[in-house]
Amino acid sequence: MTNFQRGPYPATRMRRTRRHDWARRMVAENQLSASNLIWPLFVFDGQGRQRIDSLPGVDRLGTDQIQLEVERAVELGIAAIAIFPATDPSLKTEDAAEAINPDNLVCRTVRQVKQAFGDSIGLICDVALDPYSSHGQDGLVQDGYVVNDETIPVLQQQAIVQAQAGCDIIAPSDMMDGRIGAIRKSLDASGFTEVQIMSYAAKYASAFYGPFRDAVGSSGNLAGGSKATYQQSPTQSDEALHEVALDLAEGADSVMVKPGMPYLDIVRRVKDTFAVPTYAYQVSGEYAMISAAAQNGWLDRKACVMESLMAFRRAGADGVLTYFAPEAAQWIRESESQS
Ligand SMILES: NCc1[nH]cc(CCC(=O)O)c1CC(=O)O
Ligand SMILES: [Mg+2]
Repeated sequence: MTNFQRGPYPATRMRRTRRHDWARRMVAENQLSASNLIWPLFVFDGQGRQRIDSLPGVDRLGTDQIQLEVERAVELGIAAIAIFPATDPSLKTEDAAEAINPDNLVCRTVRQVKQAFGDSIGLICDVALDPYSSHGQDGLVQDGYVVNDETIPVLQQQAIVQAQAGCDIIAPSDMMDGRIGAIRKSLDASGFTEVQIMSYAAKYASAFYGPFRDAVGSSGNLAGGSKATYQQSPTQSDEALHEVALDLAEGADSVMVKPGMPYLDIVRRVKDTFAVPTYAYQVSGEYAMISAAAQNGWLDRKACVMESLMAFRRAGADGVLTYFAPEAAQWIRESESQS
């Protein structure tokens, strides 16, 4: 804002531009469209759907269901989907070897979706070991500590098998130091120069991930263990800028702040400082809060979802990963056809 001042009341009446719906739309500074939405989906090895108690309305999807849901996403104009696996517990090991199996659930799902939908929607895959490790940590564990440098080659290989399957955007969510540069190097060396990296650059050690861990079945494995030695402390703000700067220097195409609503200050600082494509993740706990309150009749689901998504846009996010994506896209469509 400049130091320009409007004349005082009564010459200026701020309410004039708020009087009618058309007038409010005319002055709207921020917009939300389906292109701003990324939909995270959980898959399992089987058919049908599995309910997730802590994420009411979000199901794990079997092979037959993923097809239907992606079709819906494409039809609604959602930009991209992010695929997360609920790995069979028998496949979880100390070294998370299933993460680099070219025929693991994520890779099979990516192949299936790519074959059916081609480039009509973007496919994002997480790079981190937690859906595959018996300890539920994102990296390898040695003497009770999540080790950085030993984890990186596994993450590189995980990125390669996902790119080979047809993933468009590799999204490392593990918060190891140096993994963006290492993954970029491996992708390029394997001929995947066009595969993007969306870095979970400023990811906080948050209690709001609880329902996600139920969804991928890692909460039991983690068993109260903490990710505080690699994810950022909620006390940190400047540090997030340092994290983002490093990931951009290492070759990230876009960056993410996570969680979302409690960290909108970080979204704004990142966007203002770097002016790169910036995403925010409205995480599982945020979904659960709004859903639970709405189920109780305490909040209006649609109004609160749309307000929360606009808040991300206002804070500077180019897009939002949200479990509300298909509902929100549908509501956006309905409001456009009405006006
Ligand atoms: N590294 C895995 C990962 N990728 C996305 C989420 C959380 C997403 C959500 O809560 O919706 C997590 C959980 C975690 O770091 O423990
Ligand atoms: Mg980092």
